[in-house]
Amino acid sequence: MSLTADLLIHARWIVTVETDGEVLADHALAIRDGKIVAIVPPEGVAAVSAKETVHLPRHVLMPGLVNLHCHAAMTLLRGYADDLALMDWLQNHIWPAEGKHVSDEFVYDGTLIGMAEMIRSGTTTVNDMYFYNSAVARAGLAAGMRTFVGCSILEFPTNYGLNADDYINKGLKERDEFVGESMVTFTLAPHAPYTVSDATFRKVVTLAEQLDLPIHCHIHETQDEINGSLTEHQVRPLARLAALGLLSPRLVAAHMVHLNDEEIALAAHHGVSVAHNPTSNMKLASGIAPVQKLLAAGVNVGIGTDGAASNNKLDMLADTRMSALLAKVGTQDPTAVPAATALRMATLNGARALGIEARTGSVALGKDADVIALDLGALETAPTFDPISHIVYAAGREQVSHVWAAGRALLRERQLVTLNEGELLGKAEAWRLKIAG
Ligand SMILES: CSC[C@H]1O[C@@H](n2cnc3c(O)ncnc32)[C@H](O)[C@@H]1O
Ligand SMILES: [Zn+2]
Repeated sequence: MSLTADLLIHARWIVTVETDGEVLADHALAIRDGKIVAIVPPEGVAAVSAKETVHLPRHVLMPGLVNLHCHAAMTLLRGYADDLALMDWLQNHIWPAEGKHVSDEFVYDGTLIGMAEMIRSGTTTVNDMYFYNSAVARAGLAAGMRTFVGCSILEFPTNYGLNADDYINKGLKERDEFVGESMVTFTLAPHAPYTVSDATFRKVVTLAEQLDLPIHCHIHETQDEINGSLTEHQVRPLARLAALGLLSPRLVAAHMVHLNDEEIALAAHHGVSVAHNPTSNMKLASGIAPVQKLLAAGVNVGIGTDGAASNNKLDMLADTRMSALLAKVGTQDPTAVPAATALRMATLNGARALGIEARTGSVALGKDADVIALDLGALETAPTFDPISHIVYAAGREQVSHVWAAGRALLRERQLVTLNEGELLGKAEAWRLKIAG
């Protein structure tokens, strides 16, 4: 039987992430109208006629990575304030700098730079949270990434908003500009339990239900956050949020570092997804999240980079590796978070957290073609016994050769297709001059 396709990608290996450990040798992926229409065994390729054919003889083809927690525009503050704890970093360095510099232009330029870095490290979906939401959405459309635009909500004023109602109103108005854009989804992003009131959290829950929106919030990031909540509210943050109705399958809880067994059970009971940010949590010395226990309890855990001001990379391959390693050292159990689990966290679990697992997150018939290729022919990944082991433990972002999102090429032979590297370098330098004064 013959098949027509827009694009046929032949790969040495395809890692589907449909079932842990599944590796298809010498298969090809047929893509039509941005979707995967066939996964073709070697004996079937002669029957496929494609407008474009790509041969990847040393490569592994796999689902695009899902960055489940990011502030892409903060690339412009990369290396601005290092080696500090979260609240010192935020209150004494980052928030003052954001107060001086954040604008629509800052967010657009910074997000584009962040997206270029993410594309070059194999990320096709980003769950972002920042200010000037339409600038984030425009950057997502220009880059071609699947973009979740978190409308930040805080009680205090910033350059973008005056108070919680103002952030919400502006966010929803900006959302209207992008109705019908299949690659852009708006979410509600109350910043954290220590910056958002009970009344605002209640409003967020009501709006999210009315408009069917995901919610994205920093939760239980540090021990200080929990101590502060006990003083102010006489209850730990997660219990407060549970009482306010925030815990549900629409919630992506970023960090979740400090959790007791009761809180893990509570998250599982409500179907909350967790965005694990191992590098940011290590760099800010926030702690080690109990990922192994969360997974064992049935919680859906994905992986995020957080912003480049606390990571300092937007490299999902690095954070996937770190997720596996940190789980082992945290539990003193080498079997904790094996490679296939880490890979699932970075792909399918991220998609599930965002409610798009039917569209992306694995290589499967009918899904959107969000796929990436890594060249495993390099010395650094030779020999290859198991491509999944190399993806997680040995390969680096420099081995990401090709990226497609919804079948559109974003990276070819490591060259950006949708974005101009030279232009972005110029923008980064102009912002450095401005920020450094
Ligand atoms: C309202 S989202 C943007 C807001 O969050 C700040 N931020 C960046 N990283 C973190 C983090 O790890 N925990 C808490 N807040 C963070 C960022 O600087 C923006 O002000
Ligand atoms: Zn964050």
